[in-house]
Parts: sequence; C-alpha cells; structure tokens
Amino acid sequence: MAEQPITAMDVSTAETEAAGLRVQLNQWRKDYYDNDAPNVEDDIYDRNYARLVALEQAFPQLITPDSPTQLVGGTVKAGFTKVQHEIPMLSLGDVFSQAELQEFNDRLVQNVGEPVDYNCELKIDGLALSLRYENGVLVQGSTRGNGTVGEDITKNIMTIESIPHQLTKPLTIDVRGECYMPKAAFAALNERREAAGESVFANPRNAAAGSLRQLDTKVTAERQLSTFMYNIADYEPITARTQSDMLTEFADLGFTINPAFKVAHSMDDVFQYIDHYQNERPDLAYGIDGIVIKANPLPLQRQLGATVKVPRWAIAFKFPPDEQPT
Ligand SMILES: NC(=O)c1cnc(N)c2cc(Br)sc12
Repeated sequence: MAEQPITAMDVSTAETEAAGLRVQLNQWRKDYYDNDAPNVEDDIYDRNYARLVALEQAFPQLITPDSPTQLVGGTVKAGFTKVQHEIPMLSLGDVFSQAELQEFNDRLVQNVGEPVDYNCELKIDGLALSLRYENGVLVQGSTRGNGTVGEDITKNIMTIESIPHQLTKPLTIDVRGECYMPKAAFAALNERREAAGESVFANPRNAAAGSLRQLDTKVTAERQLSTFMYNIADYEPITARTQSDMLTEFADLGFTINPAFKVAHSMDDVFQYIDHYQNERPDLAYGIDGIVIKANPLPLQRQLGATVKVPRWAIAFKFPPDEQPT
C-alpha cells in the first residue's frame, strides 16, 4: 500500500500506522539483537524505522517508551551475568543519502557556529562491545545489551587475539568497539557447518554475534573473531584532543583499530571518502554497512553530548544492502 503523506494525516490515522510499525519493528529487533538471526533485509527495517521516526516527529504524542526509536540494542540473554554500563553504550543516528548527511552537517555547524572537521571511519558489520581495564589490566568485557545493561562476556573476549590483556600504560579506561568475524573465517565456518549437516549463519554479523554471545567459551575460541576499537566512555584517561589522535593513542595502548580512518575538512572530503569505500567494500576482509562521521575535536564531542539514544556529534551513513557475496 502506498504510504500516505504524513502532512495529510490526522492523529488517529498516524497512531494506527505507528502502532503497527512499533509491533513489527520490535519483532524484527528481537530476532536481530536477541536471537542473532534477523529475518528482514536491512533496507526494509531501515525504511520502516525511518517512517516511524517521521510519524513521531510529526505527532510527538505518539512516542511510547517501548517505541524502537527510544531503545538501544537488545536484552540480556539467559545464562549471562548482567553488566551495568556506567556510561551508556549508545547507538547512532542513520542517514541514507548525501543530502541527509549535508543536512546533519548544516545543523551541526549552525549549532556550533563554525565549520567542523570530521573523522571518517568505517561502520563495521559486527557486534558492539565494551572493554574495561583497571590499572591497565583487562577486567571485563560486555555487550551493549539495551545500552545501559549488557551481558558479561569476559571469558569469551579473553580468547580473542586482537584484544590486549594488558595495556602499555596502567590506565583505568572503558573502550568501545566492534567484534566482527572476517569474511574468510565466516566462509570457512559455514563450510564446516554445512559439511556437518548443521545450520549455516546468514551473514558474518550474525556469526560474530552468535559466536560472542556463547555460553561455551571453547566455541568462541575457535571462531576467529576480531575487533576494531573506536570510542571511549570517559575521555579523562587519554591525552588525545581529537578522535583521529585518540585512535592512534588506542593503537599505542595495544588495541586493534581500523586503519581506514581519515580526517575530513569539508563535506566534499566526506563524500569522497564515502565513494571510495563504497567501491572498496567488496574487497575488504570484513563486512561494513556504511561509514561513521564524528566531530573530530574531543572537547566538541563532550560539549555536544548525546540524546537518550545517540550522540549529537556523530552520524552513520548507511550503504544499500550488500549485493556482494560475503
Ligand atoms: N567507527 C565507529 O565509530 C563505528 C564503527 N562500526 C560500528 N558498527 C559502530 C557502531 C557505533 Br554505535 S559507532 C561504530
């Protein structure tokens, strides 16, 4: 059915459509976040989600606490200990066109009152995780969960080679990043599973999530997972003053970072970065579903802060679904 323009809608029509979208989107979220097995294409999910956001913006009285626009991530899987994130693990706002990205920049520049340098980073198609170090020693690993309560996966992340058990400095720090399964590891895993008559994973993201959120650590250990770290919970412990320098500092501390980051001094630089990695995407050793641009100055990130769900200083530009074989 063709979508009715929202401007021509009365509130009861809007409420009926919004209620239907909430039920459908929450079911898709449960499959994706809790069961690690989405059964809807990303672009269909994104289009329905964007419609609900537009309805709620036109009719704010329709926003409900259980609306997917108010929630981050999934819940805690039975069998895992819960971990409280002192500083919430946020999601990201999404845009799907360069015009929308330009609008994000124009709003930010108007708010800040001067041009903003961005750090452009790849959006890794994996599972968000948080690593806690005390005096430089790895003490806990956790999933995002619903953003404030995640799953304790410490034993599992200890088996991931790219995660340092001790930093090069005795820092007490919470670092956030993505756990992913390289495309080659994904293909080999599904080949083994198929040969053994087992079900195969639909994509590397599901395989990574299903391997990390495993109660049997031995299974995690054999799944060749890897990580790229890219955000920090509290800026205090590090010396960097920009996002790009923070990534370099992360590497000096012993973390694995994604080397494809680049500072953009204009939106043309951002669009060039997008075009480049949209072309490079099939040849990357890991899945990406877009790019993330972040205000590069860390004091500006701190100044802008976040909404209940997403940072005001960053946005994700989503690529169309990956037609390439993974
Ligand atoms: N570079 C980044 O910040 C980044 C990369 N890949 C991702 N899947 C995500 C998710 C959030 Br939320 S940030 C981020």
